[in-house]
Amino acid sequence: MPSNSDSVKVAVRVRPFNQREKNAKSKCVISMDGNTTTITNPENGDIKSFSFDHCYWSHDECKEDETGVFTPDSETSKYADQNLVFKDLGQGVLDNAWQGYNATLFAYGQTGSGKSYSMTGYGANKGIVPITCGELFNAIEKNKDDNKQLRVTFSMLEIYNEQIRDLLVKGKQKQGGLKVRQSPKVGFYVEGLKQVPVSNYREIEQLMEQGAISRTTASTNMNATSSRSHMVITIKFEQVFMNTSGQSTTKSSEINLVDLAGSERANSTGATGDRLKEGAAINQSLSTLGNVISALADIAGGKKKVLIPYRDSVLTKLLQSALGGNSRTIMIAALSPADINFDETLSTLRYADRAKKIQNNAVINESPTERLIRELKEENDRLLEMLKSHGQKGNNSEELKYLLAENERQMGNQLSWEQRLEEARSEWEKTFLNSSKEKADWEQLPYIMNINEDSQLNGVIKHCFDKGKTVIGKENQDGVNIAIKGFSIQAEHAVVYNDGKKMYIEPSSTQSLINCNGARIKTKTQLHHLDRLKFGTTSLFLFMSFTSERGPQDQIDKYNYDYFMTEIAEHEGLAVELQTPKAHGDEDQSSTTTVFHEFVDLMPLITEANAISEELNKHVKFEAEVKSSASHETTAKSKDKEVLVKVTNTLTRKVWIWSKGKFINRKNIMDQMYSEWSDSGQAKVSKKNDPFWDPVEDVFLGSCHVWLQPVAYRVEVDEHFAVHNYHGKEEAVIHVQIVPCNEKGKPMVEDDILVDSDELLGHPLYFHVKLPQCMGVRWVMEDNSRGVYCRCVLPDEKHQIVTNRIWNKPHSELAFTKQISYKKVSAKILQNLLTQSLVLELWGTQDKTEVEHTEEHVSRHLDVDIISPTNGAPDYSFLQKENKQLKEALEKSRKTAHHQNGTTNGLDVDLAKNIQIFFKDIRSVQLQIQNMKDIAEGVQKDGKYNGNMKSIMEDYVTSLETTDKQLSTCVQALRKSVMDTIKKNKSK
Ligand SMILES: Nc1ncnc2c1ncn2[C@@H]1O[C@H](COP(=O)(O)OP(=O)(O)OP(=O)(O)O)[C@@H](O)[C@H]1O
Repeated sequence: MPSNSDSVKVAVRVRPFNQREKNAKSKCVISMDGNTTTITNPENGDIKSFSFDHCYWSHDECKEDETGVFTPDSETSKYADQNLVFKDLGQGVLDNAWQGYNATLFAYGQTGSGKSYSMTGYGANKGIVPITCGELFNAIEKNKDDNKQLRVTFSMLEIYNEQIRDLLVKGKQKQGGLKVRQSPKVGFYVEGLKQVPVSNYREIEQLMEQGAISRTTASTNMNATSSRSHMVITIKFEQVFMNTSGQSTTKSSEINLVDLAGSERANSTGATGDRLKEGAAINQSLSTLGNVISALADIAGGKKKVLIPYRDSVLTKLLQSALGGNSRTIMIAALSPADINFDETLSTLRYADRAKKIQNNAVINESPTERLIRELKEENDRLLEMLKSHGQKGNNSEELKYLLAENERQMGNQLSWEQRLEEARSEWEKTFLNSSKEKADWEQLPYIMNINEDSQLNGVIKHCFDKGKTVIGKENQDGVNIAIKGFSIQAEHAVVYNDGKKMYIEPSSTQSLINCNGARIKTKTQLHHLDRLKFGTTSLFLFMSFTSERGPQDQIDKYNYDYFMTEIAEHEGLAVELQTPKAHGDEDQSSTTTVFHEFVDLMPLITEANAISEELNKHVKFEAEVKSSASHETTAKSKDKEVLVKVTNTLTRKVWIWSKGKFINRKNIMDQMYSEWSDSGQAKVSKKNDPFWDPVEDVFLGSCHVWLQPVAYRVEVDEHFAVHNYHGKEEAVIHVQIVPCNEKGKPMVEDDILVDSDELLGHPLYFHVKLPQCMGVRWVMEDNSRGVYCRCVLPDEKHQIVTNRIWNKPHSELAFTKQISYKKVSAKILQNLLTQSLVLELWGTQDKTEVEHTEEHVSRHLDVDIISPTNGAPDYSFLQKENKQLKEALEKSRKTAHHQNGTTNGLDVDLAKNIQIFFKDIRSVQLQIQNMKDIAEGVQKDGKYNGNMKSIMEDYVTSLETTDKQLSTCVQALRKSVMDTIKKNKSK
């Protein structure tokens, strides 16, 4: 149902396939019929339909005319072009503005779905913003009248990481960004934002170009940031009418045009299990916008007492009047047509569906100018009074001062329009002259143009090469002709030679990272038209050669960010690795393509993370890896191929493996840290909140499959298996023996072998799993301070195997034996044996000495089940009980501490230490018991009993007695410690 005039109008628009989607032979999941948009789930064919005020089909049935404009390709074509979208949406905004209503238009959708295309447009295909601005001035021209003054001001800002940057300010921005303030008269506003008076469309165009340059230069350090930021353009349109008696009336309208950050950045799905999941405000503005829309939709649905969280983010403060307030608002939801984006697109449709329920209440902003000024004056008098009574200090008076200043500014606006326009014009001329000179240069000389993740910003920065030598390097360095921003740019990075006919580039030192068409270059290399260059780790440029070498129709657009990234990934051999079929079974091509693109998308983030790590001196290195065999999880549902991030501390050589979700989550926190650091020169975080830090953990090295079928026939397995890592490469070799035995552990003889496995049904089955040793462990060979252990869960999901940790030895004597007993073999158990395998996992350990004190670590250790030693050894199940009690005590103490002083850290550390020690002791006891047991077994096996053995057995008994004593002391000490902690908490 189309909505009534004051509810938010919602339009959806679906774009054509992009190159990547075409390559992947994507299917279109969107269809449109009138005001209905339908999406089909590519997996099960389920359909969902939504109705909106407008549904724009811009997917196909279009052609490009000679000027580059996309139009419908026939009379019957459904294609919605830019003009149609403007007529439906932009024209309404303009009409509203003339009537004195505020208007807001915002574009929502995942990265690359077509938000900027609709809002700003590309090249000849101008979007709503420029057409609307152009039409505004056309109408102003037609409405010129001596009794009317028409005033337009323009401002442009960007919100990134909850900081506001003024895009019309050149050079350095205010530290920490501009502040949002609230005044009773105007609501929320941005303090100190440049509001430029404009008198024609060309000026707006220039301002937008200027804004794009600021956006680009700010984001070259972090190439991908622009798609994570929101851009807000505000056009203030005022009509001042004079009447014959010299009095005037002002009708005003504020038009907000908002290009939102990619919607996929709002959620942190995938970060499950990351200890910092809660700490990461992933695009606070975007998620708050979602909450505000939901709250408003609830209110429209009749729900009472709903709190609308406008104050929770910068964006929603600025859009307060647009959402549920004094504004006529339109939302454009941009949709990707491709099946691979189904989930994101469906969530965009749901979002849009909610937004259309919002009711606004727009009023005409019109009042006598004198009254406006009078009101502002009265307000100022009041503020001054308040300021006097508050004194000059404190937060309150700060706030009052800001309000005073803003009111003064507004009064000034009313009075000196002509003067402001004049000032703005002279500033223009300066900028305009400069840029026209540059333009003349790059039309004749070879140059490089920047490439950004946001294709809107491509080519915003251009550097020309005069004849002779040009030095590329860091800003403010002597002798550098072209300064490039970005990570890992050397003071003098490269030299470009222009001999009038040919162009060459040469790295200035071995430190200079330069990539050309995906490959690193180390010597002087000739440049060709449309070569792709990467300087340092993040700065991308496309090379445009002499005019004579440029083709009349160079497809520059083709060389976008995606092209650069794919090319680099291909050069790193990833495509090849991914396309090699797996040893066992068929390869699902589409999942390979998905993984390849996931990898390509992750690469720039990895590069940025590395660069941030370097700048902040974190000594942490990130590498994307593809996990290529189903091995890690013993559950059947594990993905076939998966992108993971290997994290290495370059000082300690400790290694972590992060999931993609965890990495993206951490990267967001790193970005926030980095922007704080660039702002204030410091970024101090506690270890606990440090995105670069994690407690040392064990690392999965690889696995091997041991088929259990022989066991079902009581046949022994005795083999060496290769353990394969993520890449399918051999990590180690492990000796595995599975030996059927009797209840007492005595090995079976040949006669016990079964002809038919069914004979086992209903009978007991005993066997030993033995892991004598593990050889050639690469993990330990690389760094012999490390260790390994093996673990495995049997297919019955009850029995577990965990070996001892063997340190410092690439050839490790695991000496592990465990007896598995089934009292009665059921059909299910037999089926398991016949069809399943033991997935033996090899894990790397990294720290023998370091004791970590984090809460996570404590609880992780508390969760460890103590494996009860088998046969003959004393029963330590009481420890499990003790364990449980301790956990409860800890929980309790934590709660009290929270209650009392809001934090538990200091107190829990002591406790954590004790618990740590406690578990170390238990481990060592378990080890001793295991050793003794092995010896006893040996004795039993070869039946020899000599004097020597006697003393060993005696040792065994004494040792058990002492460990028993040790354990009870330990438990007592621990109990005391818990009690002390609780007491300490209480007394605080
Ligand atoms: N209606 C359309 N017709 C033709 N091409 C389109 C259309 N919409 C989008 N495109 C193309 O799709 C690509 C991505 O669009 P766009 O840059 O507008 O996405 P976006 O959502 O703004 O992405 P980002 O969040 O990175 O800014 C562009 O190359 C654009 O030219």
